[in-house]
Amino acid sequence: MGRPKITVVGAGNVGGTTAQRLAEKDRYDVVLVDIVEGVPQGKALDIVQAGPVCGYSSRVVGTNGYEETAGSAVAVITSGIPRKPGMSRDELLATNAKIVKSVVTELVSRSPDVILILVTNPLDAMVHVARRVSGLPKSRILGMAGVLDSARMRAFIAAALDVPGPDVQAMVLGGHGDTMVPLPRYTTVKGRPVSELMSKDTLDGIVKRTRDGGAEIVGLLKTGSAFYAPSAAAVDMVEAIMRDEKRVLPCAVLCEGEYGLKDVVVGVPVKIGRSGAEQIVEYELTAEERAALDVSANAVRELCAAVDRLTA
Ligand SMILES: NC(=O)C1=CN([C@@H]2O[C@H](COP(=O)(O)OP(=O)(O)OC[C@H]3O[C@@H](n4cnc5c(N)ncnc54)[C@H](O)[C@@H]3O)[C@@H](O)[C@H]2O)C=CC1
Ligand SMILES: O=C([O-])CC(=O)C(=O)O
Repeated sequence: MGRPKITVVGAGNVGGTTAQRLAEKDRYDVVLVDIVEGVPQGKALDIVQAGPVCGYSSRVVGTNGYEETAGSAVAVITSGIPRKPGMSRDELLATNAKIVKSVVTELVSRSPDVILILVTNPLDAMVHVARRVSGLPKSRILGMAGVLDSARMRAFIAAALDVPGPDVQAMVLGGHGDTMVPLPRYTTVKGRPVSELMSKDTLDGIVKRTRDGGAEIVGLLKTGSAFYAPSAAAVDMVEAIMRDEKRVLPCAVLCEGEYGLKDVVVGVPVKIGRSGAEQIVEYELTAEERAALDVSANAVRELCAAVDRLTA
């Protein structure tokens, strides 16, 4: 039996790097799909040729069609346009909704058991679109944002305290936008609450920088957005699924009453295993944290209503 197949759609910055990171795990066959002729094929060849040096023998195939994707266990969807400086993620809605709609239809028709991980922005609305067009159960449609936003918060805290990044644990909930909800109360360094280790002003600054983390990188790169940390976060989710890890990661999934939220896709802590989003874990929130999550969920609702009108 071959290795499990992971498809990555979009062979741009996030998709190409995701395929590379997956190949480096040496556990999967990777299919890289893009509409631009030659690009997925060229990147796949390049990744395979790094194998002898890096010590992996993963099969990586680049293609402009979907035949090779048949039987995928997981598909990571990164196809779509990124924002430029001065733009919000929400401005990508109309263009990327069309792309995600067609990509999801193609994928699911050939891989009925697939678990989808959406990366394309605006993230929460794209999970909503994928849900609507795929008909897959909610446990098999996840959005990647919280792992990335939490990683940014962890990296800022690690730098401020001069400790290793992996020692810092953080949880960022809510939509992947200006209303995201970093939770300092659930942020620890080797088990110690971060509030004991730094001043409130420093922590407030880190929360703000986390919220603006994507825009900070867009402002620096000027031609696109972040991709090293986003691809790492997407691969972390793939691994949690494929290795049936049961880790609790912040992911964008459909809430049906959890956290008092009804019928809205938003970032919440989710137990991830081989079936996908196996359980939404309900952290105890203060009234203020819950109110912030409500505001964020309402912002996502508005965007989803807009995308429903656009793609009706
Ligand atoms: N959820 C998150 O936290 C993050 C989301 N993103 C989002 O991910 C998306 C991709 O970002 P990048 O890789 O930097 O962009 P990019 O422009 O480097 O790559 C996008 C790729 O998608 C391809 N594509 C477009 N339409 C397609 C279709 N119909 N089928 C297959 N491929 C298609 C393009 O040809 C291009 O190669 C953007 O929407 C960006 O905003 C990026 C970083 C983090
Ligand atoms: O900022 C962007 O547009 C890309 C993204 O979602 C992120 O890096 O958080």
